[in-house]
Amino acid sequence: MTLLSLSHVTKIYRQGGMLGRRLITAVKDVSFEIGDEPEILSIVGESGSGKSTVAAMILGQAEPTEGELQFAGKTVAIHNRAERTAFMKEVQPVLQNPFEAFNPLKRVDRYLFETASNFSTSGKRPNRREVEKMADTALHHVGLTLEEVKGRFPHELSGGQLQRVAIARALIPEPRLLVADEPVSMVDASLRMAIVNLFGRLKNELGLSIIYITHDLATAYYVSDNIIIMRKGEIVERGRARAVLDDPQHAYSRALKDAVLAAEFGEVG
Ligand SMILES: Nc1ncnc2c1ncn2[C@@H]1O[C@H](COP(=O)(O)OP(=O)(O)OP(=O)(O)O)[C@@H](O)[C@H]1O
Repeated sequence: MTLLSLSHVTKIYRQGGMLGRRLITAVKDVSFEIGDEPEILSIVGESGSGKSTVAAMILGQAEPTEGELQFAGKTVAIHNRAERTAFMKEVQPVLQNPFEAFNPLKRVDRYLFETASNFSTSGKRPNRREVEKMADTALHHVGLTLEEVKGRFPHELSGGQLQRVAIARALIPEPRLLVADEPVSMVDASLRMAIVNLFGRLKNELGLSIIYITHDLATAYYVSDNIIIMRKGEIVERGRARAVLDDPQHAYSRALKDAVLAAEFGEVG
């Protein structure tokens, strides 16, 4: 069965509140699918191309103006708390900037324990020992242990560790899909590969699919199975990641790639 499908999805924002006159088409007639084989799909594009809006709709945080989103064969429609919890058991966000996402005055293990309490896989409210076990299992998947993070505040962990904790948190409900919107934009270049490598491992070991939203073509090339390139709300190119990035067909994709190469080799223009 198809895990996720977007068909002819459009999102129009009205700027200036309910009575605002300016309409912004953030996403225009976007269609794509993720099948039941686990895959990493990268969505790439410059700032304002509509990537975050696509992510928000997949996460059920924004409704399409037109078109339809389906998860596991059902239209995504969230009307109440119970529906939100049920949906988020399957589809989890990876928070973009762990330094902002985590309250500096709150111990990071609390986030894991809260998620574990809210999304117990047994259906019953788990006890303390079970909550700790769920947190520890999720942390193991990202190369950490509860021992290492227990009682620590965010500033007592490195950026890479904090990002791993954010990913571990998303794994606790045992979702089928992770939506990671710019998950490496705040970490050093040296750590980016480690994080995207982790995505590859999670896909293989847990059978998870991951939507990886980025403007970092290098990591997208490295980790993704498929890639979608967006510009001004529309998909301009798509396909197997290596094929698209080795030989981009659309002028915009070529320009994106050239910009990366120029930055990498210190060229001008
Ligand atoms: N809540 C909103 N209200 C009004 N306009 C919005 C809203 N969210 C996004 N937009 C507009 O929609 C367009 C697409 O924005 P979006 O954030 O989806 O792009 P993006 O590719 O994710 O960019 P970035 O990489 O900067 O996050 C932009 O023109 C943006 O200003």
